[in-house]
Amino acid sequence: MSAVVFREVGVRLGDTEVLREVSLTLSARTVAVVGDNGSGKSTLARVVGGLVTATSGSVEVLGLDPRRNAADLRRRVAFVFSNPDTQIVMPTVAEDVAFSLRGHRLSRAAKAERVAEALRRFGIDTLADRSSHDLSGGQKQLLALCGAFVREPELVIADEPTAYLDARNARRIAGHLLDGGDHRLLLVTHDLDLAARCEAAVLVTDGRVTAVGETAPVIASYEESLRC
Ligand SMILES: Nc1ncnc2c1ncn2[C@@H]1O[C@H](COP(=O)(O)OP(=O)(O)OP(=O)(O)O)[C@@H](O)[C@H]1O
Repeated sequence: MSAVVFREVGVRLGDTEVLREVSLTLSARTVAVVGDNGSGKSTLARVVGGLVTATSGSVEVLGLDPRRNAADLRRRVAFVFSNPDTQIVMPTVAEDVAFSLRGHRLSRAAKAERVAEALRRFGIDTLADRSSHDLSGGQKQLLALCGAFVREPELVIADEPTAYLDARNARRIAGHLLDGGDHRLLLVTHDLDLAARCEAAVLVTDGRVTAVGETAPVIASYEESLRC
């Protein structure tokens, strides 16, 4: 099954036609989305995640129509944004990760075990009782990632997840996203070295998809456009 299928998708937000006639099929496990500022990358990712509804055309994500199966999709897809503050809601680190499991049919003990395992995996178990809002930027991003992964999503959508991080944390978080499990990844990024580590890529230019497929030629096509 292809993770994402767009057929002639258009998105209008206010007076702006943000995406136009986007058709693509994404089957690779890890896919980078690249392109200039304002080209429509985040909007494309948000359509995949069901946060923005297509104005025209049809969308299929993990075999589901995001409009009709929004709740189902929310259970199977997780978002990671560049600003982790938008995702942190609970007072302590452990509580915040546990909050991500609300609605999951697990016993209290199973939830506690899942949270503890996720905290260890992301290297923030020693911060479990700390105030989540007092963490450093990198620690907050690890917490946001931990909250996304604890739900064991099939698809992770990450929008500039390493934008504000130092080199060490950026590498660590990229490692979790790219190699940290059998989830699929849709990664919006301006970091072309990071994009190059994905199996496939999508180039968005002024609301249209102008290249899609194997990563190297898509990035080469983007770099070529930068020389113009
Ligand atoms: N809610 C909205 N209402 C109106 N226009 C919007 C809205 N959200 C985004 N846009 C416009 O859509 C266009 C694409 O925005 P989007 O955030 O998808 O681009 P992007 O490629 O992710 O950009 P960047 O790399 O700068 O983050 C921009 O012109 C933006 O101003």
